[in-house]
Amino acid sequence: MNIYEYPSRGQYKALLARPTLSFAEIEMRVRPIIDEVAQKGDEALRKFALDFDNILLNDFKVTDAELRDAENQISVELKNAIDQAYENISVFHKAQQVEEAQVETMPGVFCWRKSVGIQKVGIYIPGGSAPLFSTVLMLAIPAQIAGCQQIVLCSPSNHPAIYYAAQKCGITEAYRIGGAQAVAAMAVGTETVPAVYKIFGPGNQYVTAAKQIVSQMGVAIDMPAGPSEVAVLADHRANAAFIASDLLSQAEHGADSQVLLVGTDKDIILKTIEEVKLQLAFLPRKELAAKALENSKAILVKDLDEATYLLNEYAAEHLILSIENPEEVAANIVNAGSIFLGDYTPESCGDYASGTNHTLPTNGYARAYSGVSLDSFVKKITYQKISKAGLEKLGPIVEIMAEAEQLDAHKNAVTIRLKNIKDQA
Ligand SMILES: NC(=O)c1ccc[n+]([C@@H]2O[C@H](COP(=O)([O-])OP(=O)(O)OC[C@H]3O[C@@H](n4cnc5c(N)ncnc54)[C@H](O)[C@@H]3O)[C@@H](O)[C@H]2O)c1
Ligand SMILES: N[C@H](CO)Cc1c[nH]c[nH+]1
Ligand SMILES: [Zn+2]
Repeated sequence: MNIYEYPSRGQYKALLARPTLSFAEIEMRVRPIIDEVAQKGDEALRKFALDFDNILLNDFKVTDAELRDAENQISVELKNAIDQAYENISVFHKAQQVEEAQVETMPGVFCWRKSVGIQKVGIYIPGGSAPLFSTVLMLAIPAQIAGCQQIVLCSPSNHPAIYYAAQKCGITEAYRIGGAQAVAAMAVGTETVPAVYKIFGPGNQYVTAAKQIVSQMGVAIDMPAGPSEVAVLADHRANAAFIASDLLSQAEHGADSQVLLVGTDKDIILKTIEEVKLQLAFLPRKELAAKALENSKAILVKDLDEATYLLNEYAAEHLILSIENPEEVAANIVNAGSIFLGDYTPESCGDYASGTNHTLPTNGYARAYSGVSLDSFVKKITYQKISKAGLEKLGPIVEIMAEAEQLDAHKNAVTIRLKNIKDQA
């Protein structure tokens, strides 16, 4: 992890670049996969499972028995932990349900809006290098609360904890397929996998690019949620061992992850880098984490204001504020997926069980996108009802506007009714 001391603002763009391939490079690899799934359906899914995941699949639909038996294949401790995480995530996402008021914009003109669950959703659960069953909770719980009728799960992993969580969250069907081909299958449908209206979920660069590509083909997506990243802001009093553990927690996701340490004090940066080396040696995924650390940076800045500027430029997926008064800096952060305040709020609590959603925008997309929430799984339909008296008030306004836009049929839809009201009087 290289140290950069007091870089100028002009250097930030290059300094804060992500290590991921460009979209154009990934697209070249992923588009042919999507095209082949669209043309050859299940046959292509079998071929890519063999090519990329080294599994020979006849049937990739997970059976009811596999889903049911999963509970018996995980430890009681893990089952209890998943159950508690389920509760916390449910509580947080249920609190996002809001009943909106019906308003009378003019006398007799009533307007209101209602959230309706998207009927068919697809959730992608990463499973290439680790079986991320926590992602099942993060996606299927809000889908369940939103009232989505069909929840299709795809994952290259058949870890029983994925299936236990799937059962618990009301998944309607699961398929053991991964990568861009799974995204393509849920977008276009195959003989076995149904097409859905919106695809959710994090994944590696192939999965993320596939979601972006299919979003141009008429299916909605949540957001680009690619290789994990974390930025930590530390001051002189921060705990170097804590910060190092946070940096490593995201570095271990994959070689293309990136972690950023921003410090207002050189000593804390040096100590943290030493701690990273110490802790890294004990990690089973040290090779992956070490590669991610090669893409990572430690940046010394003059004060918290400069740190805030830099962090808003970076727009981290996760931002940890390991500083004396984290609320003060948090108030000025406008670009981040999820913020963790204080020394005792490790990012991994948000990954698993505190309640917030871990499916978050990466690669700077936090500038414009939010992470997954209940809102992601609903559409908001607007309604209106106008009384005769209301139309008598509103109608003439619409007539004038329609005439000015030279759209006579629009005007007539009002005029014909106003005449009818007059005739009845
Ligand atoms: N942003 C978020 O919210 C978030 C949350 C969780 C995880 N993640 C990220 O998800 C990712 C999980 O990655 P993963 O790889 O372990 O699992 P994954 O399930 O995303 O991807 C595995 C699939 O990639 C495909 N693949 C592998 N090599 C390929 C190649 N050369 N060409 C085409 N396809 C190929 C395979 O089909 C395989 O099934 C990590 O980068 C992690 O950081 C992000
Ligand atoms: N940190 C990931 C989001 O970038 C989520 C996750 C799942 N399991 C562990 N971590
Ligand atoms: Zn994580």
